[in-house]
Order: sequence, then structure tokens, then C-alpha cells
Amino acid sequence: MTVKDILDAIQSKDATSADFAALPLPESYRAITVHKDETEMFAGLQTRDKDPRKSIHLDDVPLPELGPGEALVAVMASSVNYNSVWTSIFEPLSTFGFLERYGRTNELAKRHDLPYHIIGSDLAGVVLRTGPGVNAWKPGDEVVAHCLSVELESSDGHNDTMLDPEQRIWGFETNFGGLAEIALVKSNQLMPKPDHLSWEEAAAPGLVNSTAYRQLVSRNGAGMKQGDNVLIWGASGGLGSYATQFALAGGANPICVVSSSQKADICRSMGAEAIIDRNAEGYKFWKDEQTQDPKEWKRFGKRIRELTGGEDIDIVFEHPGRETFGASVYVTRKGGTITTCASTSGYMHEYDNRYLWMSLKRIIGSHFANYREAWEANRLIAKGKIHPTLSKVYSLEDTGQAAYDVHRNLHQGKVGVLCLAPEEGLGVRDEEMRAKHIDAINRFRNV
Ligand SMILES: C/C=C/C(=O)SCCNC(=O)CCNC(=O)[C@H](O)C(C)(C)COP(=O)(O)OP(=O)(O)OC[C@H]1O[C@@H](n2cnc3c(N)ncnc32)[C@H](O)[C@@H]1OP(=O)(O)O
Ligand SMILES: NC(=O)C1=CN([C@@H]2O[C@H](COP(=O)(O)OP(=O)(O)OC[C@H]3O[C@@H](n4cnc5c(N)ncnc54)[C@H](OP(=O)(O)O)[C@@H]3O)[C@@H](O)[C@H]2O)C=CC1
Repeated sequence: MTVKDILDAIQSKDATSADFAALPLPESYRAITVHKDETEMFAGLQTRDKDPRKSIHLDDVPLPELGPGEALVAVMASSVNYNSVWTSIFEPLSTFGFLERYGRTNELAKRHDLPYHIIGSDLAGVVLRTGPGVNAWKPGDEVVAHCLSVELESSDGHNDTMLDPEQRIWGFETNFGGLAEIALVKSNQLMPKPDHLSWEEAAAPGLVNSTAYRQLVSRNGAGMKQGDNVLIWGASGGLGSYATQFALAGGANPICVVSSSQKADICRSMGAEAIIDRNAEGYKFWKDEQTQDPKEWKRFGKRIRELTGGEDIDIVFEHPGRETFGASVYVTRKGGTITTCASTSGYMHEYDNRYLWMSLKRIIGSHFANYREAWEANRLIAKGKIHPTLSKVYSLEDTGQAAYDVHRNLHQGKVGVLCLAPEEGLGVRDEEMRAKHIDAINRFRNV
């Protein structure tokens, strides 16, 4: 039995759930990994010079055992997220520590503590098997998976599952991720695949779309409302391309920050009008490694006022971190919110606290999304209200290059990876709906 038989079943028009359930599973499959004995390979190099193409491998790996509440999924396509960049450059720490810690929690979790880490936190594919206790999903279901893995044995996570003490990001803090031909997920990560999208389009939004939804729209995040001025860093990037769409769809006013005229054009094509090219306008928020330049914060704020007719920012959608955080706090209006989910340029932030407390601003930490938030975000994709921002698609063999592109900020929107899908464009089940949205679906393609 090989993965080829699985692919044939997926591509045949008439395979039933019983057919999928009867398919023997292969003993091994191909997966993108990093290796535990290579975690020091970039020691002494600058972050920028750590090259994911050197640390990312395509290996044959044994199929993991399926446990209660879990599902094995045939992965047709996945996407590159920045967390896989972090994993591949072993920053801010090696992810093998997460796997070891998870492995210590219980007998079944020991499966995750291996000398290789199968990475990837998005997938679109087909359920092959479900474990004991799974009733909501069955073999043959076409699905996408969000990346929240929880145990929920403590009371702490029962208001908001992101607060579970055993909350982990699948394919980053757990093994058996989505950049592979088969993935192991908890069944409460599964969601229906949007019918009007191809496999690679459906796999693209997942992680970033759910994160942007919680961070910007959900009451657990900034709770954006109509008319809000929303400053969006990296507005044509992974997170930002969804934050921009949420702002526009929710009647807010995105102020998009990008670093090239090409990226500015993409934001314009999404419907944004207020756009700042940070490169062209040459903002230098830091005079040197230790010292910020408040005059530059002010120049940035003046530019925002020009674009908004004199108004300041209600919500900052933060993720660059150290480089921008001081400016983000400064340009927020009295009573406004800075919501942050990352620190790409450095996690030791510095800002002038007088502008925070005297103007009653709030900083909200946000991380991924709970199942409900991920479901709502996926529903908006399925209804054609929010669209994938897939720009380029790589083969599984070329995942290292795909991660390199994201690490070096050479990409737009999202970068896809074909896993079992032999080519792009497969898996569309609703051509009529697709036709209605085709321009928006293709907006980021090959720009
Ligand atoms: C969806 C996609 C998301 C993304 O892309 S996010 C971007 C990528 N992610 C990252 O960059 C984050 C990577 N993760 C990390 O850097 C680390 O993961 C954290 C900094 C988040 C946490 O560090 P750690 O060392 O794992 O955790 P500790 O909480 O510092 O635990 C170490 C020990 O410190 C104890 N401790 C925790 N809080 C306290 C406290 N308040 N007072 C005293 N001790 C404390 C703990 O219990 C534990 O102890 P004991 O080692 O004995 O188990
Ligand atoms: N906590 C969570 O749940 C999540 C956290 N993340 C984290 O968020 C970060 C961004 O992820 P993602 O959007 O997918 O990544 P992308 O690289 O796709 O997009 C980020 C964009 O941010 C902009 N940017 C990068 N560096 C700077 C800088 N120094 N100053 C200003 N802008 C900058 C760039 O746009 P431009 O050059 O056009 O300005 C870039 O395109 C990563 O660190 C990731 O790990 C991501 C998802 C979930």
C-alpha cells in the first residue's frame, strides 16, 4: 500500500466513506522535517543568514499511531507559515524542547518526542481514519485543519480554549504537522474545506486568517467596529493580507503599511485607500540599536493624520515587534488599542509608557485562535467574504526554498505547498461560486 492508492481514491469521483475506511494505510510517508542533531548548525550566524534550505529535509517517516480523539488526514496541500521559519532556523529556541516537554506529559504524547520534527501548521486534505471517540468526522471528509492543539483536562481552558495550560500549536509545538503527505491532528482541529477553492487555496488562509480574526475582530482581541482606523503592519503579508480584508469587510478603515510600490498596489486591489510605503518614506524609528527616535514616530503619525483627515489610530495590528512597537504605541489615539501577536524583529520591546498610561491606551496580547474563532474565520472564507491570498505554490521537495522566501520577505501574501496534490487547481467542488469570486481568489497570484 502506498500513498498513490490514497491519491487515486481522492481523485476518483465515486469513492465512498466506506472505501476510504477500507483503504490500507501505508507504513511510511514523505514529510518535511528538521533534525534534532542539527539544531546547532547555524550557531554564530545572524538571523538573516540562517538558511532554511539547509535545515529543512524531505524524509520518509513511519506513520504514527492514531490515538483517541485524533484523525489521520491525507494532506493534499499545505502552506508555509512564519512559525516554520522559526523552527527551521532554531529561533528563538529549538522546537525539540517543546516536543520533549510534550512527550513527558503522558504515554501517548511520547510519540511526539522524536529525533525529527515534522513541521507545518496548515493543511487541506481528506480524513483517512479517526480514533476512538470521534463521531463528528469520518473517512472521506474533505477538510482543512486549524493548528490549535489542546488537552482541556484543566478548568482553565473551558471559557476560551487558548487558555488551556496544555495549549500547543500543531506542527510547531507538536509533531506530525501539515507539510507532509499524511498528518496527525486532534479531531477538534478539523473544519470543512471551502467547496469553491482548490486544495492549495483552501490550505493557505488557516493559521493566519484565524489569528488575524481573533486579534482584530474577536472580543478576545481588539473587537474592531465600523469606522475604526486600523493600522496594519505588513498589510500584504501573511497576517496583514487577512487583517486588511477583515477591516474592509467590517466597515473599518485600514491604514496599510508595506515596503514597496508593488505591495501598495496589492493593498489597493483589495480595496484599501490609505497606504504607507515605509521604504519609500524612509522611516527610521531607531537611531541606533539602543535608541529610538520620537521625531520619526511623530512624522509617521502626521502621515497617518494626512491619510485619515486628521484622525489617529483606534487599533494597531502589531507583529513586527521591537522595530515598530514604540511607533505603534505613539500613533494610537487616546483610549485606543495596540494588539500584538508576534515580534518578528525582536521580542524585547521598548516604548514610551507616558503615551500609554496618560492616554489610557491598552496593549492586548493575542495568540492564534480558539476552535470557535478559527471556525468563524473559515466560515467567512467558505462564504466568499474573505479570500485566500495565495501568491506562489511550491512542491513538497522545494519547501526549503518556500521557507527561505518567507524568511527573506521575498513573498506576497501566502506561499503554498503541494503535498499529495499532483498539480494546482484540483479539489474545486463548487465551480459556480468560484466563478463569482475568481478575481479576488487570484488577486495575489504571481505578482
Ligand atoms: C500560530 C503561530 C504562532 C506563531 O508563529 S508565534 C511566533 C513563534 N513563537 C515563538 O517565537 C515563541 C517561542 N516560545 C518561546 O520562546 C518560549 O516557549 C516562551 C518564552 C513563550 C516560554 O518559555 P519557557 O521557558 O518555555 O517557559 P517558562 O514559562 O519560562 O517556563 C520555564 C520555567 O519557569 C517557570 N515559571 C513560569 N512562570 C513563572 C513565574 N511567574 N514565576 C516563577 N516561575 C515561573 C515554569 O514553571 C518553568 O519551570 P520548570 O522548568 O521547572 O517546569
Ligand atoms: N501568535 C500567533 O498566533 C501568530 C504569530 N505569527 C507571527 O507573526 C509574524 C508575521 O507573520 P506573517 O504575517 O505570517 O509573516 P509575513 O512575513 O508573511 O508578513 C509579515 C510582514 O510584516 C512586514 N514586516 C516584516 N518585518 C518588518 C519590520 N521590521 N518593520 C515593519 N514591517 C515589517 C513585512 O511587510 P512589508 O515588508 O511589506 O512591510 C512582512 O511582509 C511572524 O513573526 C509569525 O511568527 C503569525 C501567525 C500567528
